[in-house]
Amino acid sequence: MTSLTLKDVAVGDLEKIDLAIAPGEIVCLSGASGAGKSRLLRAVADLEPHGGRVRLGDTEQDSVPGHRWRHSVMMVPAESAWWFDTVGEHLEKPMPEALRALGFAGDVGNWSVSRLSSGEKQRLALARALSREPRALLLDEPTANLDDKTTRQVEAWLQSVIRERHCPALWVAHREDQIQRVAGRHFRIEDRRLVEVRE
Ligand SMILES: Nc1ncnc2c1ncn2[C@@H]1O[C@H](COP(=O)(O)OP(=O)(O)OP(=O)(O)O)[C@@H](O)[C@H]1O
Repeated sequence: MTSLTLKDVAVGDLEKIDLAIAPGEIVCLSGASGAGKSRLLRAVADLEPHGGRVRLGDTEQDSVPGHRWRHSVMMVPAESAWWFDTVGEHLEKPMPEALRALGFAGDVGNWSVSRLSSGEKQRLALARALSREPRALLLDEPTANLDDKTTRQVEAWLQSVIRERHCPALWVAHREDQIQRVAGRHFRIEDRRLVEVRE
């Protein structure tokens, strides 16, 4: 079981970001549009130049090649890219239970990517990420394109997977009701720093 630790991280306008996320813990991140939430996730995923240190357990981010780091510390961006023709080709292994929990029928693996709605893409991008068995998750507004009922379904699935797999998770969220439901802790970006919000 591994924690995800940020020490003195600086990216864009943000500086002196310290955060430790425990195994199986969901930390929600909020802040105004343009505050730097996505850039912080991208820095943790080693997709953007940044200062400071990021560690997964005892492994320093800069001690492993970027692609290997991102296989362990997996970012699911708000808008996902798809490169094969069918959904199934994107999954590293079959995920029948996950796909059912996310509201898909058994034949979704044969679906053409070109037919997917934005909400279907968003849910399938989560299944795709989890099929690679990451050890930490960076979720950028994972339910932004979903209606309320589907949002609840996806939240419940993510919470159970994160708990079962002991993944530390950093989850960008805007809606207060969602943060109340899923967050172990909640931080908001204010004046270029992380401030813990305690309800
Ligand atoms: N590669 C880059 N170089 C310079 N500035 C950038 C780069 N990427 C993003 N920015 C700027 O950094 C700021 C933070 O962007 P970011 O995408 O992290 O915002 P955000 O908090 O996720 O916003 P939103 O809630 O609107 O998605 C924005 O002003 C954006 O224009």
